[in-house]
Amino acid sequence: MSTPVLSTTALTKRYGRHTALAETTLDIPAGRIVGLVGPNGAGKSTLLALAAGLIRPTSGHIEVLGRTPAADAAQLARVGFVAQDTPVYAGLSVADHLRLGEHLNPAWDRRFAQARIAQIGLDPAKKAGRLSGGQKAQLALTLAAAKRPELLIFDEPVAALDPLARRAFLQNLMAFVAELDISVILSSHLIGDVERVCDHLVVLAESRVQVAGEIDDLTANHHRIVGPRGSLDALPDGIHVIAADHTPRQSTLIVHDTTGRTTLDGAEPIGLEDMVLTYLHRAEGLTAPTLQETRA
Ligand SMILES: Nc1ncnc2c1ncn2[C@@H]1O[C@H](COP(=O)(O)OP(=O)(O)OP(=O)(O)O)[C@@H](O)[C@H]1O
Repeated sequence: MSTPVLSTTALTKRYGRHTALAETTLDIPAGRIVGLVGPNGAGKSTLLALAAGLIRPTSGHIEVLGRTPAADAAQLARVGFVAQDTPVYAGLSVADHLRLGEHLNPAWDRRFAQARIAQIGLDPAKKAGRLSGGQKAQLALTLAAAKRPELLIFDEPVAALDPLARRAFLQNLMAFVAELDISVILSSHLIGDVERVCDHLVVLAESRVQVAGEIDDLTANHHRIVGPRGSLDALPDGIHVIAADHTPRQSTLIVHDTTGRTTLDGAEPIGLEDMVLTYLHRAEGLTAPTLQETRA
């Protein structure tokens, strides 16, 4: 098996007495577009900053592409990181950014960068400060990809973009991944976007991973089951109840079939968004609204 793109064991980051990330153990295979979702303050940026080597763990272990993040110049060159708010230099032109990128990165792919800038339709002479939010995001994406990293990390790349710019950015991202054969980890609040572009999902809430895996497996193995009250009390081994709701006559469960192959009477699929929301509500100790809607 190839080296995981991100591997963590009991990874913990505290800021003073506040725990931003707690005891996180993850193994993410290479060659995926990974979506990291979770509410504000869940610890997404913290995990991404740890992976980029911008901050150090308080305890636990993290490896990116089999090595300690930012261990040396060679490791730094293997990872492209775009922080929140797509940082570009307002006073520099698009062409200046490409020259700077070339100067700073030994493996810089000039032809790729120029071709992408032309394809997006960016004027090389235009100052980055005069670009729209979408154009800045496209420039930051081009700069990160032209480094020819093995892993691209984006912290909420589309948060500030309108729906059309978001769609264009994500299409461009998918084209990069196919063309350059790289892994991507991106955080987002938009589950629809994650479902469209990602093949692997990590749900983070309350500083902890709630669920992680290939999106196809997760959607295939999470079900809603409705049955007479009491009929769902004894479930087969490997069926984990994520949320339960009971009326005097009926029970409704959201379950995760960790065996991946149990046949459950009355089970119906739930979509990715409902699945994510169920985990987020559970993390907050709330009842999932999806269950309320199915009440008789
Ligand atoms: N430098 C810091 N000093 C102190 N606390 C911090 C620092 N950075 C993050 N935190 C805290 O750690 C927690 C996790 O923050 P983080 O930015 O990782 O969350 P997030 O999931 O990325 O949130 P958002 O979706 O709002 O960007 C939050 O409670 C935040 O206030």
